[in-house]
Amino acid sequence: MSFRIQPTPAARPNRCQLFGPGSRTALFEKMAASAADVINLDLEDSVAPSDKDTARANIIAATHDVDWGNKYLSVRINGLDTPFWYRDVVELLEQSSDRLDQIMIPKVGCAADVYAVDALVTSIEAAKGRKKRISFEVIIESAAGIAHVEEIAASSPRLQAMSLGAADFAASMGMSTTGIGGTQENYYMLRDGAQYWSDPWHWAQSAIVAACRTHGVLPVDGPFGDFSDDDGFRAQARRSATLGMVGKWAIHPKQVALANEVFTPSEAAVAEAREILEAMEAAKARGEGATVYKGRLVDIASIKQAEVIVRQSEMIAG
Ligand SMILES: CC(C)(COP(=O)(O)OP(=O)(O)OC[C@H]1O[C@@H](n2cnc3c(N)ncnc32)[C@H](O)[C@@H]1OP(=O)(O)O)[C@@H](O)C(=O)NCCC(=O)NCCSC(=O)C[C@H](O)C(=O)O
Ligand SMILES: [Mg+2]
Repeated sequence: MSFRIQPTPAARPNRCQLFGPGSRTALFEKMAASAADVINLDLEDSVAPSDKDTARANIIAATHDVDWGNKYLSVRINGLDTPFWYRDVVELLEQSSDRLDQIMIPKVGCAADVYAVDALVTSIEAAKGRKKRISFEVIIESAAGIAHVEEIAASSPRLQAMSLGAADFAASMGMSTTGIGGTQENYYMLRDGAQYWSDPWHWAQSAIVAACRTHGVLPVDGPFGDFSDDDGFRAQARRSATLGMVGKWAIHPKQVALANEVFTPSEAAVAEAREILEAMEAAKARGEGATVYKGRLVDIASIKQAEVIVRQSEMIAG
């Protein structure tokens, strides 16, 4: 470990973030009743430009009127390249109830983007005497975003989470696909005439995880567009969890249970992690730093791996 200790991210469950357009008020109660840990009410790309003002008013009203229970309530504002974002921030911070937890900033390309929103939020919080400090989540979904991912992860103490937005990311990178996440037909290796599909999102996800873990931010996988493909969602989510991400977006309610299933450590995984910790305790008592568990090596690093799983399960259990 470096002399600088790796910071711990916010201790709250973030297995599933359920999205819904701010213009579809009929969905709000359903979102609140869902099993998602985080609710993302959207002012950005799922809302038509002509509906932005109405959607903003809907969301502000919903912070007062809807019972969001124990959900972490996040609102995705418009990008900093639009004429909408400043009004999103001003009206949300001036008019929403204290139930608002987070602002999600899309298409962040550099740390200064977050700085600009932070300056505005900080000023309004002070002016209005808001008691709860709003947190931020950013979406990495452009070439600039991924190129500057580490400075973005370090950009603000408000930053709690960072997602990969596969659709805008693919567009910005000039990727030859219209798919949102998952296997891409033309991204394969060929051997002896057989095709082996590879994962085009892997490196961006890994870069996000590394930046997030360095700066104590929760790394999250974004949307999986084909909500009729449960197995495809599961496969994508399992890869993300294996790489260190803590959760995934749901763009349809049927994806919520899938995300919760993948990002909740199974009883078997938790039991095995506890057994590894016990095996290492016994090894320590014998003065050993390594031992054998089920025929494989476990050592001091295995303690940290096992602790990740146990901590995650305890945090979800509350
Ligand atoms: C995708 C949808 C437009 C589908 O809506 P709909 O046609 O109404 O779906 P269904 O008929 O299958 O709905 C079945 C029931 O579920 C309710 N429902 C639908 N959506 C939601 C929701 N988001 N939350 C809660 N409940 C929902 C319906 O009302 C039906 O209920 P009932 O009649 O009682 O059975 C729609 O799901 C939708 O709008 N999804 C969210 C879209 C969104 O927010 N997109 C933005 C995030 S993705 C993105 O931005 C890309 C990213 O930035 C990137 O770059 O990668
Ligand atoms: Mg996007």
